[in-house]
Amino acid sequence: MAPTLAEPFADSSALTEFVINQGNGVKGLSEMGLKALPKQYIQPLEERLSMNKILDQEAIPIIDMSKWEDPQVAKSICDAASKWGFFQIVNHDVPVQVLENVKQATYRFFGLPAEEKNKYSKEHSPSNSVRFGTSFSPQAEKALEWKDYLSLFYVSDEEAFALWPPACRDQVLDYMKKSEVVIKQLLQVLMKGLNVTEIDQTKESLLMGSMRTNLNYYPICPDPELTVGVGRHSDVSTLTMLLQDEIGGLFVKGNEGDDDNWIHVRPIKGSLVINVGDALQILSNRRYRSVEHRVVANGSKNRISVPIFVNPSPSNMIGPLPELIASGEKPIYKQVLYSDYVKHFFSKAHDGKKTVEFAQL
Ligand SMILES: O=C(O)CCC(=O)C(=O)O
Ligand SMILES: [Fe+2]
Repeated sequence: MAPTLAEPFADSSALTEFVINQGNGVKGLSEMGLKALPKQYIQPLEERLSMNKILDQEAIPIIDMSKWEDPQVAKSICDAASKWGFFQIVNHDVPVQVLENVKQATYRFFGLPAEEKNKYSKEHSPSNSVRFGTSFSPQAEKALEWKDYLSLFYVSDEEAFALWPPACRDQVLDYMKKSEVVIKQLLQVLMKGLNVTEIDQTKESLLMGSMRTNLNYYPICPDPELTVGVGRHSDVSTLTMLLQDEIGGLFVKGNEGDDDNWIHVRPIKGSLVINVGDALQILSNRRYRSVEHRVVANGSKNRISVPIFVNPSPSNMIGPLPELIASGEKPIYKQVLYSDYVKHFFSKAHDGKKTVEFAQL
């Protein structure tokens, strides 16, 4: 029987078939004009963000990168990475046009017919470097998240030309390359803050040995209060550089003790959001902190975001940097293989900051 609006799916497997197997995603669900949220997306109460947990008056730091080498600016970057784990940068070296182009490319990709996008799904993609999907880890989640994504792992230009979707390939490559300059500036400053002044090849591999760019699409949701765009998590990266549009909806955990308070990351035109990931928390022996964040669903507007996850190489062992231990610090983390760490992250639903326990001594 054809889906109707009142009872669009006969059962759970019909929804899975439409959303996951046929590649319609939540965008397809949203565009059917559903009146109610399918039950698979209803999150337990404790995973939804209630208004009384939002700190309206707070904001994460905003840092002007035009004088990034100035000791004052460098200090504000290191302070933000230790205290907040999150900040926004303005006057950085990524041209506004490059950002606009990648946003357009994101809309172009998600605007393709489901059959086209589905060529890049887990079942059909010719390579693990390219993955179109929905939610976070649908096999591992009790409740699904209201998000579709395309994930692009960078191996080489040649591979990207051969495998990435032409609808967004060139714009993502350009965004990634232009961002690298800024990422290097930030990592240099952050390392100096740990008294690590030389970034040799080994260190460069640990800090930025691999990169993954995601295109995220959060379509209009029929019942946004009942679900999430992305559940509470910290990233597994060293640093994440995120481009968001003007819609808003990203919330970061406040830095006041263990309180369950959340701060909105207000969209600023031309800015990029930077956050510390678990890998940098581990490498810095928790001097820099990866902080929980989440995305709420929106009842009236589609939202996109484009994070670049700057990661160690999958084959790197990560643990507190030898320089920190040599200066007498007690290590908090053991050495773990980065690809094992990432596998652990994806083997479970989003669960706040629990992933880092994998490396705890
Ligand atoms: O869309 C956003 O603003 C954040 C997404 C996010 O946290 C992630 O992809 O890890
Ligand atoms: Fe994230």
